[in-house]
Amino acid sequence: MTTVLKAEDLRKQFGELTAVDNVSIEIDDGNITSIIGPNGAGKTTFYNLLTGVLQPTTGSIWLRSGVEDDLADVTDAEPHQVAQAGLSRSYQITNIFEGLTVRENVRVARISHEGTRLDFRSRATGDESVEADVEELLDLTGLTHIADTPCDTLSHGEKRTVEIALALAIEPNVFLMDEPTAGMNPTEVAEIVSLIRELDADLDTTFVVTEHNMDVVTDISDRIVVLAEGAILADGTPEDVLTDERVTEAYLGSDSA
Ligand SMILES: Nc1ncnc2c1ncn2[C@@H]1O[C@H](COP(=O)(O)OP(=O)(O)OP(=O)(O)O)[C@@H](O)[C@H]1O
Repeated sequence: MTTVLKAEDLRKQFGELTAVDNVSIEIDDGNITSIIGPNGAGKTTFYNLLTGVLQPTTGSIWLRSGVEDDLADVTDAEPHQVAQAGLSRSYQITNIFEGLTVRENVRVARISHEGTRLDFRSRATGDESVEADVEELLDLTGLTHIADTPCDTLSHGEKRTVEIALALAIEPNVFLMDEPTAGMNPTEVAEIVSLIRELDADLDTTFVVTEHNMDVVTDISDRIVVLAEGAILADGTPEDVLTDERVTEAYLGSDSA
């Protein structure tokens, strides 16, 4: 296995509060890793550090853009630079153009990525190649049947799936999924879980998931990392981590589900 994302002694201080407390972690390809923890554990702050939304107080972040690339230091990179370097994130807050159809949204995301590739890698691509990529993304995410539907008429679950397609449009080496099942009904949860499994099997992309629904976490994770009070409390297989008494205590001691 190869390390695709690495944090070294990562720390984020908000005044007196240490939201992320000297976290060191290596994420390997070929695994789905879930990062869980009770409310206020530091998950969102950790994601914001990894994606360049926040700057760490101390520590460093390293990212591998592709199989042939070395780990590169992205500690000081802006969010768009982190995305160009191969780290994509699906937000709980929607970033879809509501007035456009599903296909048009995917096309915009794809063209904007092609634009950055033209700028940064001088690789020319034609319209046909963009259209083929758009259809492939729609197919991969199971959105072809609603490709011509305006996004403002989609269900919540369908919109979350469009967000996944948009995040995949940049061909990420690592995909951070921010609570992929938040606000979904049980049918939508089952559908998104099977989509994540399929994408993991079909793509070289490595998936890292934060998720409050423990059934989903148990279902999809090869590895679970538990954050509590900003630090790593447990790290291992679902069997080991979810039977760890320290993990149960951390959850019981909070108001999280
Ligand atoms: N911008 C900020 N300024 C000050 N404190 C913050 C800021 N962002 C987060 N915090 C604090 O940092 C700690 C970690 O918050 P964070 O949102 O990262 O936790 P979380 O694990 O994502 O929680 P949840 O599961 O409830 O979303 C909390 O005590 C929170 O109040």
